Amino acid sequence: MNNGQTFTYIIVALVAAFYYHLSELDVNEITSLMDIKGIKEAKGNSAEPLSHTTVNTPDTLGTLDTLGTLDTGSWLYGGLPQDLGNGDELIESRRVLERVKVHMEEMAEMDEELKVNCKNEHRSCVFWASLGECSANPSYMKISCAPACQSCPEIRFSHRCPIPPNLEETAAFKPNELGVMFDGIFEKEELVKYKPVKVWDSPRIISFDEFLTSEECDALIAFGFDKGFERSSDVGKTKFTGESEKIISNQRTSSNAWCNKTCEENPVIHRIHEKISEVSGVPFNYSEHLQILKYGPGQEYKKHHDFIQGDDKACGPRVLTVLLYLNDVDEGGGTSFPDIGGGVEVIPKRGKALMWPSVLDKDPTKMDVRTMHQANPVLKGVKYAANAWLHLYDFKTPNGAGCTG
Ligand SMILES: O=C(O)CCC(=O)C(=O)O
Ligand SMILES: [Fe+2]
Repeated sequence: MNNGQTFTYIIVALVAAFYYHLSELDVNEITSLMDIKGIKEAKGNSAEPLSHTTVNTPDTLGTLDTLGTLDTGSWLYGGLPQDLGNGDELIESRRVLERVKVHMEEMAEMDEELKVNCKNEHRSCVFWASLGECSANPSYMKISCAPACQSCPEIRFSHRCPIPPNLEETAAFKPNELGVMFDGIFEKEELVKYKPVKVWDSPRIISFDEFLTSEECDALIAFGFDKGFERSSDVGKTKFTGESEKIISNQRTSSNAWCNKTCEENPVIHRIHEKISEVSGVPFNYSEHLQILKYGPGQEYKKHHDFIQGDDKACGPRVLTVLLYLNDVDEGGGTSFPDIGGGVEVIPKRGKALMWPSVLDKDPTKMDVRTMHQANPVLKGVKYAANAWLHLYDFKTPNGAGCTG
């Protein structure tokens, strides 16, 4: 079909939908036809991991709920399709739509809260489902395309993500072990090479003045550019599904990129994770993906805390931050802890790492309010850094199942 024919098809379909009151199914069907090109482009993103701040979903500009309400603003999103796909794809999409319709009718009889929260958050959901994405990529699909995957009852966080039994036995730190770990750093001969320096005693803050090699710093910066730096967001409200909303604010004006699975599997990057485990004693699996940061002149992250509550999550709270400085900053860009002493500032230096706890030594499930901190504005030049956030329990396994928020 050429562009002209495609356009004619769409106009006819729209007119038909409006004037002949096509059934919900027909309207959806037209939408899925229109989506095919957009889907193929966005699909790559859908395999991305979900986490508090690593949510990287396909574009959600277009919203279609399967009860038939169509966000007309989404019709032209992505441009008009050039290629409406092959016959098999259409037949399978139609089959999925039949199943979705039945599922949503059943849902309407179930509890109201579930029904309201069960939505296809991307207009390509049905098409992805017809390609088998519900089983290939369940962590995204079963939540964000729940009607298409007929998984509405599974979206409730407590249902999807039960806390494993005996979780406490796997804690990275039992009460008082965090302090033991920090103090032990200065007693270990094998850690002298990282040049540990006590920045503060209580709460404990340590810098490792020679932690990363130049090769490791460069690899992280390069991965940042490779993945693409995007405007940073803060962690917002927790949704019904247990996912966290992303908030763009003036509080945090940097940009960042996530060092996800492909980046993490790179041997140079893997070595960085091994070093972090070596000094902290926290296994690799307990770490979020590294978040690579880029601050231009004037950019900053105002006073905040890295702690994320973890009572209802298999990964538990964030317990430690290891901040990696990847370059020397011309001016500004220090990390300050305004509530400690008269205020403590650490100056970025290429290869240096800074480690501090987000939780209390005596109870590593509770926030240590003293470690509020801020990234001061860069005054001259650019600042590159990376965050490693370590959790009390295994993060990678629940993250793979879309259970870390
Ligand atoms: O860039 C810095 O100095 C600190 C960054 C930070 O605190 C964060 O990203 O949570
Ligand atoms: Fe922070």
